[in-house]
Amino acid sequence: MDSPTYVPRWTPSPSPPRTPREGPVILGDHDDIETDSSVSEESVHDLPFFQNYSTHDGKKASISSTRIKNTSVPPPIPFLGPIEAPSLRLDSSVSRFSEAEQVTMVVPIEEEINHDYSTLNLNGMNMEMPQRIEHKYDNQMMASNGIHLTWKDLWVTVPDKKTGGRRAILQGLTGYVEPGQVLAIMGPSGCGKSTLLDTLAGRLDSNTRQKGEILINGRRQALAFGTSAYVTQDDTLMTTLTVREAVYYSAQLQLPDSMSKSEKKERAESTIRDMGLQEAMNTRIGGWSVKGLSGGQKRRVSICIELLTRPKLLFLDEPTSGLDSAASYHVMNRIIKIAEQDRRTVIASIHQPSSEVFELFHNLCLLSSGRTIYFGPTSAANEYFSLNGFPCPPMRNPSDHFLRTINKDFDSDIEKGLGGNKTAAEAINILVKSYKSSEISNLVQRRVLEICQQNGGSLEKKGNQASFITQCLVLTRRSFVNMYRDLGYYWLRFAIYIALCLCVGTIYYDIGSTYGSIQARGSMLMFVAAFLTFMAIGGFPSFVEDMKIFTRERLNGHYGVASFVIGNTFSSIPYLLLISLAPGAIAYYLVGLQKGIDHFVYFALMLFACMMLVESLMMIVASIVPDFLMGIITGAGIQGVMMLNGGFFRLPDDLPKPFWKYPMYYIAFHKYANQGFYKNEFEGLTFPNEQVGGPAVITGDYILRNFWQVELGYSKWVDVAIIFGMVILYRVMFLGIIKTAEKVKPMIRAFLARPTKRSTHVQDPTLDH
Ligand SMILES: Nc1ncnc2c1ncn2[C@@H]1O[C@H](COP(=O)(O)OP(=O)(O)OP(=O)(O)O)[C@@H](O)[C@H]1O
Repeated sequence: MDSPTYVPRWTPSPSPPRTPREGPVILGDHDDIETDSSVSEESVHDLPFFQNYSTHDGKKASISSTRIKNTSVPPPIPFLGPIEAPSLRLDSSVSRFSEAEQVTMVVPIEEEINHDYSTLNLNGMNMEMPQRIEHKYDNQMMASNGIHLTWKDLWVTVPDKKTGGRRAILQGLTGYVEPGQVLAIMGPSGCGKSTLLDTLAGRLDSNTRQKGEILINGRRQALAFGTSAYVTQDDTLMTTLTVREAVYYSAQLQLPDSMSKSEKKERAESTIRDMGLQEAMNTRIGGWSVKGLSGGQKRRVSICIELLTRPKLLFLDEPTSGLDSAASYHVMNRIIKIAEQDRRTVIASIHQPSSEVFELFHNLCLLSSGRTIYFGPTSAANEYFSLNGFPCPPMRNPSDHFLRTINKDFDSDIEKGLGGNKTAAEAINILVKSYKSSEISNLVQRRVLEICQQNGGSLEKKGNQASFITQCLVLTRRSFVNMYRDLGYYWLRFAIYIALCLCVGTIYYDIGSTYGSIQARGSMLMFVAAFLTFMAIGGFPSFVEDMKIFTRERLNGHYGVASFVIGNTFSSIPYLLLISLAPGAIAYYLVGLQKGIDHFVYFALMLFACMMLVESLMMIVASIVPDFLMGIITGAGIQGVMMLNGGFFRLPDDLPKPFWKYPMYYIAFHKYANQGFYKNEFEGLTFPNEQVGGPAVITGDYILRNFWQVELGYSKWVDVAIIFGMVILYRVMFLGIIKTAEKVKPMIRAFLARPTKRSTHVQDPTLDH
């Protein structure tokens, strides 16, 4: 049975003969299609739905038929959803199914020859279908809540320093992606692939402005925080964990409590195997200090983590970068299988797919300088280029050909000649114009409109996650392991604390109780309260790495901010206790501070509280200044100010009012640290008085009141309690800042993107209008 060849109306010239590789023809304008008079106008209008399913007019071996017993209205599009490409494609004769009572499916020679058939009832139509498809359609019907994502006339602009105006990086893009489909975004480097992904995922930078309509199931709905998963270009992973640990911890965080531990383990391991990482299961991911996985392996770990829950909407930014062609094929094949089986919606930007990988995608969005060169079925892109005068040379990978044709970055260096005597800039103009006036562009617009009119379900957050308690426990455990293995987090600091405390201990060795020891004790305690706690800043770079992982996981909805804060707080406690006890004991006992274990316990507890406080302060800094160098400078500056007006370098009564005394003196944690340490040390001691005319001995209380101007109206325990209170306050502030930023950022973006009366699009000057 030969399938008719359609020459779509948008075709500027008759279709040239095609090689078997070039594959199918798009079902073109439905006006060209013969229809039975009994078919309603409405049903004919449904035909453009079929544009994705096309004739495989290469070698045909077996033809399997599917009989429609009740011919009335053509089935809706989900029913004709993607059929495990490339195994089955609907023949173009499907366009006449309503008159012919027969839909023909063309099966390439190498696949799907023998099938069992069974009857399936869909929308009132009984169809005989191969078992495999029946299963797929059952899934489709059950998972009716798939995600249709549409975007219409999408513009994104950024400030242009040269002109002082704004530069468009996406220019009027329109497109869609449907459940069970994988859309590939391709184009030369810098054409706007990541920007398009970020825009669709609601993750644009704050300096960008966006115009146009992005709808999910025909509704305006916000993406992010658990409604979709996004694998970014950078692999932000916990470098100290092995592949197995990283994926398993993530499984414990994301999968519901109702799943048993062994099921979660099995899910994690099978996903690792799916990504071909079984050999590297026990290898640490590694980072700048320790070599671990290769770049391509890290890429696959990132994908693994996001595939664990089989998200309804998955964005992949260059999932195959760093992978060899075989690994790229297997990774993409797996992703496409998941999309098809579970009706997931996947959008992937991709750089240089091999022809095998390229053929896996259902649709292609080809961009150049933020403009659409082509949007439509992958299988028809080759023909589109041929028809516009840029045929793919034999034996060349079509995707290579497309990218070479439209890459104008090297126009001055390379020979002309891909499309006759045209430069890439000229080729781009031809293709952009041709696409705009093509029938395929009309079909895309119509499909977008149809999806929007369907007004499907609203987007739900990933339900069924691990409970809050489980997330806190898992995050505490994961963070504890990370802190243990990351030398920079605490161990390096521990070593330096030991060295510093030995220095303090030897400089102030056996301080005694002379009159001169009053000043020495005060200085030594001030050093502990100020500098030893200041050193807690040393863990900031590691914390910034944690924050990056948190941001990624948070945006993908793995857990909440509160779980992160709790996990980070509890995991750090053992290390901070160790650092305050061991080096603290060295300094305390070498110097010979007040005897009695209770005094030492207070000393270590205050040191511990101050270190926690500095870490909490640095968390706030990290939430505002995510760059670690700027963060360290900011944190050091804040602490420097606090140290200065903490009541040692300038006594409290001498601090200038109002600013330095009120409120700064009371905000600086050094005030409470100093006063707590002083009370702990001086209360109960007496010193010989060397001042002329005074009593023979002076008491600790006298020194506290008159030398150090300490407030004695409350006990030393209140000072330490205030510091613990500040720790809680700072951590709650961190939580509040993150939550507020999450709420306010989209509002600001929406405000900036609001339509104004005089809003005009920024045109690309390179485009020949
Ligand atoms: N927030 C921003 N501010 C300024 N310019 C931006 C911003 N985001 C993107 N751009 C610019 O927009 C253009 C497109 O960037 P984008 O990262 O989307 O390209 P891409 O196609 O993903 O590139 P690659 O394949 O190299 O990753 C680039 O020139 C980039 O510098």
